[in-house]
Amino acid sequence: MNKKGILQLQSISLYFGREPIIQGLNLTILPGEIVVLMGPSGCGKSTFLSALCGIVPDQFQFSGKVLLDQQDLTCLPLARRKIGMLFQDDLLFPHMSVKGNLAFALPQEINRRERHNQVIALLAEVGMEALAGRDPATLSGGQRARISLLRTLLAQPRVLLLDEPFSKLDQVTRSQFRQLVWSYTERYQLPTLLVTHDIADIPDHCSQVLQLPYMESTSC
Ligand SMILES: Nc1ncnc2c1ncn2[C@@H]1O[C@H](COP(=O)(O)OP(=O)(O)OP(=O)(O)O)[C@@H](O)[C@H]1O
Repeated sequence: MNKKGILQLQSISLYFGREPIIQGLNLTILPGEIVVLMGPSGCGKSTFLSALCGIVPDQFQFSGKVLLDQQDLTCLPLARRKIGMLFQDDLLFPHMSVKGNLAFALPQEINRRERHNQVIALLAEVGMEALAGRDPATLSGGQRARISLLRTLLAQPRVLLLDEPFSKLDQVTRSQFRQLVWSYTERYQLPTLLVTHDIADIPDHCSQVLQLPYMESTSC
């Protein structure tokens, strides 16, 4: 589905005004490798993930390079970075069916029949093909999370950034969904950065846990 990739963060710094959130971070994430980012609420974890996508809110300053297989992504717009993101809220389009949501992620040049085939095949893999015509609002939290993951994967990302994607799920669903996410990061060899507050989210094969400090100027 996607090419293998090595993600390199070089001399990354992120400031909120004058306050450092991250200073001079150098990090390499190999294909299929998972690095976890933790830290107190409000310390800048989500902002850091956004900044890696090129979205830096006002009042924040970002510097450094984001490289994928030696290619500098920093100067590319979000759509060309091939970064897949999952959030705690699934962000499915409410006006589209499950199938419509998934097909939307596929490249424009793929014809209608092929779109259908790819979407149904992926749904079948997770035993959800019967839900293709459903309105996302009628799905359970776990089903929505899985559809959201599949939509992210259909866009053929080469990097995965996960911003607390398990946090709103109940314990059983959460555990199953974690396994599904790690099976895909392994299969597609995606370098992955996971933000979480819960050490139970950290997979056994996680290579590194980074801890961000408390940010003084925020009211967290
Ligand atoms: N666009 C913005 N403009 C100004 N301040 C912002 C903006 N976005 C976030 N902040 C502030 O920056 C700080 C970092 O926010 P961020 O969401 O990155 O933290 P976080 O570590 O992901 O928090 P949580 O663990 O609660 O999700 C917060 O205090 C937040 O209020």
